[in-house]
Amino acid sequence: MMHSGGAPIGVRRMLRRAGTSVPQSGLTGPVDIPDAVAPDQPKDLRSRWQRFRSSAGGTVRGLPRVIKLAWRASPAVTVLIALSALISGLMPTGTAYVAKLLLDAVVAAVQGRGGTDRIVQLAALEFGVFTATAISTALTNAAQQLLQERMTLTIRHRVMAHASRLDLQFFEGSESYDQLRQASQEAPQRPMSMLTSALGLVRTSITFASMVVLLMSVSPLLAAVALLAPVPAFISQSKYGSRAFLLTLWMSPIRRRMDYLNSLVTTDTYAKETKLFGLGPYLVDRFLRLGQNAYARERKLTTRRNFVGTAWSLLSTLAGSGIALYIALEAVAGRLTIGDLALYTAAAAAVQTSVQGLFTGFSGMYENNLYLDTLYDFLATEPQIVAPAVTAPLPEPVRGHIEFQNVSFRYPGAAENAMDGVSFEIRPGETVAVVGRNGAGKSTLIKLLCRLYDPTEGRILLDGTDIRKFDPDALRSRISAMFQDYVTYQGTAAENIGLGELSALDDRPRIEDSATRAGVAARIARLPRGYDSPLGRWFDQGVSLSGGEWQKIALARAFMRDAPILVLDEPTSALDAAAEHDLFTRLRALSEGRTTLYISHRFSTVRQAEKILLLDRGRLAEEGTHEELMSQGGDYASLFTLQAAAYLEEAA
Ligand SMILES: Nc1ncnc2c1ncn2[C@@H]1O[C@H](COP(=O)(O)OP(=O)(O)OP(=O)(O)O)[C@@H](O)[C@H]1O
Repeated sequence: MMHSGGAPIGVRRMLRRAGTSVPQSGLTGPVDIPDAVAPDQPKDLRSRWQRFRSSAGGTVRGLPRVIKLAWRASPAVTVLIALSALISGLMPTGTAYVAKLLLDAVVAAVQGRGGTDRIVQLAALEFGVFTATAISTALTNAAQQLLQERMTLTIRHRVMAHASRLDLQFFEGSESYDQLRQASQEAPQRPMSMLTSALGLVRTSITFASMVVLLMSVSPLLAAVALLAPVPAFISQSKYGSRAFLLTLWMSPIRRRMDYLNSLVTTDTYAKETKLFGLGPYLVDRFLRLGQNAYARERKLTTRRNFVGTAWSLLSTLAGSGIALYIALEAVAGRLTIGDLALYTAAAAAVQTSVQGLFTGFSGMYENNLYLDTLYDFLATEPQIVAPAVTAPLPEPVRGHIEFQNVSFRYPGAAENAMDGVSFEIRPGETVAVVGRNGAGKSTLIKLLCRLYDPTEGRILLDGTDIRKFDPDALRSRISAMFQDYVTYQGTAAENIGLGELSALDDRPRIEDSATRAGVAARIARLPRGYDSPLGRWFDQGVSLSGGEWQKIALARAFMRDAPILVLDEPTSALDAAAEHDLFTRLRALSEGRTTLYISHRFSTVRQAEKILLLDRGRLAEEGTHEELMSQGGDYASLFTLQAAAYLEEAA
C-alpha cells in the first residue's frame, strides 16, 4: 500500500480502503476511484481535537530527525537558513513600522510640526530595512538550494547503501518493493520540503507575533480583531486542504496505473506485442479514462475549495474592511494618526497572510512527514540473512559437498510451500541436473543454495556445515551462478563478462578465457571494437545482441569466478541447438573439479548429468542417473519419452 508507512491510523485505514476498491491489475476493470470522504470517525469536538493532536504531535516529532539530517549535511548552511528565517520573519513588521513612522513624520512636516531631517533619516532607515530583506531573501534561497542538493545526495546515498544490504525477499515482495521505490524516488526531496515548511512556519509565526505586538501598541481591540478576522478562512482552508491531501494520496495508485499504461505504449521492448495484438488504442483509451476520472474528482474538490473557501474568506475581508473604516474615521477624528491607519492596513494584511502561511506550512509538514515515515520505515528494515555473531570459517578449500536435509520453504505470504521436505546429497565435483515441470521449485532450490532465502524448515549443509553458520557474502563468493533472468548490463563486452569477478574486471586474458568457455569469443571478435564494444542500445554506438548471444555473455560472466560450486539456471534456454550441444559437450571440462548444478528442460542435455533430481510441486519425486530413472519408468521416463518422441516424429 502506498504512502501508508507511518501515517496516522485514520489515514492508513482510508488508504487501505482505497487500495481494495481499486482494481489490482490496472489493465482491466473499473477506472473509478472512491470518494475522498473521511472514514466513519466520531465527529464530536473531543475526538476531532484528539485526532488533530495526534497528527500534529506526529508531525512535530518528525521535525528533529530532519534537523539532524540537515545538520549532518551542512551545519553552516543550517545555521544560516535558521538565521535568515528569523530575520525575514521580522522584516514585514519592521517595514510596516518604519512606513508608519515615515507617514506620521510626513504629516507632521505638512502640518508644520516637524522638519525634513527626520523624514530623510526615516527614508534611510526604510532603505536599510528593504536592503536587509533583499539580502536575507537571497541568502535563504541560496542556502535552501545548497542544502537541498546536499540532503538529497545524503538520502539517496543512504537509501542506495541500505537497499544493497537488503534480502532478495524485500525485492520480490510487492509491498516492500513499493516502499523501496518510494524511498528512492519520492523521499529524497522530502526532508528539505519539510525543513522549508518548518522554517516558513517559524518565519510566519514571528511575523504574526510581532505584528500582533505592534498592533497592541496601537490598539488592543484592533489586535484582537486582526487576530480573529482570519479564523473563518483558516477553518475552510484546513478542511479543504486536508481533503486535497487525501485525494492526492488516493489517486496515487491511479497515477501509477496510468504510468504503467504509458510505459506499455512508449517502451521499445513492449512495442512489438502492442502492435501485433493491436493493444495501442485500448491502452491509450484506458489511460485517458483513468485520467479523466481522476480529473473529475479533482475538479469537484478544487472548485468547491475555491468557491466555498472564498465565501469564508469574504467574512474575514468584511471584518477587516469594517475595521479599516473604523480606523479611518478615528484618524479623521484625530484619535489615531495616518501612520496608525497605514500600519493597521499593512498589519491586517500580514496577519491574514501569515494565518494562511501557518496553515500551509503545517499541512506541508504533515504531508512531508508521511513520506518521511515511509523513508524511515524503509531504513529501519534490517536484512534477515546476515552473518551470525560467530561465523564458521569457510573450509579452505571448499570441496563442494552439498546436502539438503528435509528442506521446506514457503515464500513470505504464499499459500503453499515451494519446497517440501526435500533431502538429497551432491558429492564434491559431481554434476547434477534438476528437472521438473514449471513451478516445481527448481529455481527456488538454487535460491536456497545461494542463501538468497533461508529454508523455513530443515537445513542445507556445505562440506558438513549448515550454510547459515557462514558469512553469506563469503558463501556466495564461492558460488558461480547464472540465473534464469540474467542481467544484460549496458556496458562493454569486457565489462559485461568481468563483472562476474569484480577484482578481475581489468584482467583481459581471464575475460577472454571466460568468453571462450561460454562459446561467445568468436562473436565478440566480430564486434566493431571487440571487447571494448558497448552492448545494448542505451548508449551511443551500442551493439544489439540476439537473445542467445546475450545468454552466452551471461554464461561467460558466471565462468569468470573460479568457484568450487557452479550453478546454472536454464543456461541454454536461448541457445541454438548447435551452441547448446557445444556447451554441454564441454560442460564436463568446464565443471572440472567443481560441483555443478544445472536446471534444464531439455532432456537430451539432462541425460549427461551424473545425477538427476526430479522435482514435483516442491517435492523430490525421483533421483538417480538417466539409466536408473528410465528403468524406474516414472515421471522422468515419461517426460523424456514425450520429448524424444516429439523429435523422432519430426525426424520421421
Ligand atoms: N518471489 C516469489 N514469491 C512467491 N512465490 C514465488 C516466488 N518465486 C516463485 N514462487 C512460487 O514458487 C513456486 C516455485 O517456483 P520456481 O521459480 O522455483 O519454479 P521453477 O521450477 O523454477 O519453474 P520454471 O520451470 O517455470 O522456471 C511457484 O509456484 C511460484 O509461483
